[in-house]
Amino acid sequence: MKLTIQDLSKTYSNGVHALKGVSLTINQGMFGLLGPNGAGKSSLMRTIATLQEADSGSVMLGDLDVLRQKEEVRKVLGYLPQEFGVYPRVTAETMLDHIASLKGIQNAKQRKEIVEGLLQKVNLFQVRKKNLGTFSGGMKQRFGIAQALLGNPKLIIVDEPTAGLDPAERNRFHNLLSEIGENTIVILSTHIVEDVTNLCSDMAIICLGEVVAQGNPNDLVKEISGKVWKKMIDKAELEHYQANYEVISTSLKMGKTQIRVISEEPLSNFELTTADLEDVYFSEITKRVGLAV
Ligand SMILES: Nc1ncnc2c1ncn2[C@@H]1O[C@H](COP(=O)(O)OP(=O)(O)OP(=O)(O)O)[C@@H](O)[C@H]1O
Repeated sequence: MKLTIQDLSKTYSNGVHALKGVSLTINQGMFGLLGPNGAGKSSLMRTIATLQEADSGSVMLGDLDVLRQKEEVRKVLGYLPQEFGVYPRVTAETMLDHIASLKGIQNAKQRKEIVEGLLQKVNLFQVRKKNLGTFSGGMKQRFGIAQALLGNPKLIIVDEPTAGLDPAERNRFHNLLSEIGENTIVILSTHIVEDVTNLCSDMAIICLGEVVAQGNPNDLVKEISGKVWKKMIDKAELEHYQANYEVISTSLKMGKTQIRVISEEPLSNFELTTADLEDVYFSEITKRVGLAV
């Protein structure tokens, strides 16, 4: 089973052209969709999740026409939206049981088994009797994954799941996602490059509503390896370097500014550095929306 998106476009009523002919083929496993804020990731995820209409294009999940056979798609879809609201005064167990019955799992005994199994899987079994309002951000996200997994979905969409999580919770969440990715299509939409580096064997970068790069993360890194140079500069010199070099990113190192530059030719006074996925990401984004300073 694969998800095939072809030439998908969407313009909102306020005139924002959020998706401009997006085409992607997504196979089983973890697929990373990377892009800055406003790139169109959520618009794409909501369309695939049957929650909003596209203007043109097609989305096929195996033989299912996602844009038309919405009910059928919803039966095999698990979705963790960017803003996952929970009822604060309801326990994790009661809420999951309720969502399970909404998803059509009628038999109470079977439902109990499924709910307990999922709470164990996401490591919330011990706190199943606690109200969701007392959960930390990471616990809420793990609960969100438990509800997305109800009904053994074939396609799971998680929209910016690690924003706001502390490193330990993010790690736990990564481990959970990588277990799920083995026999399902999981789309992880994020602006955090490290999430994709850690988890995904296939990815795309989206910017201003367009796919600007796609493939295996290692292959994308190979394409720029040997061409990324770094240098420490004074912040005041940045404009000069931007005018003369292809500066893809800047970062602070112990109060000084480090720039990273792409160049096919060796650059004197720069140090050749190991390219990584952030360099791929920033080179694509900076070309289109300018340097983030
Ligand atoms: N319902 C809407 N009505 C009008 N414009 C919208 C709507 N939803 C999104 N947009 C606009 O469409 C563009 C793409 O937004 P989208 O939320 O898809 O991007 P994103 O990559 O998910 O960004 P973020 O990470 O900030 O959520 C943005 O310019 C946004 O302001």
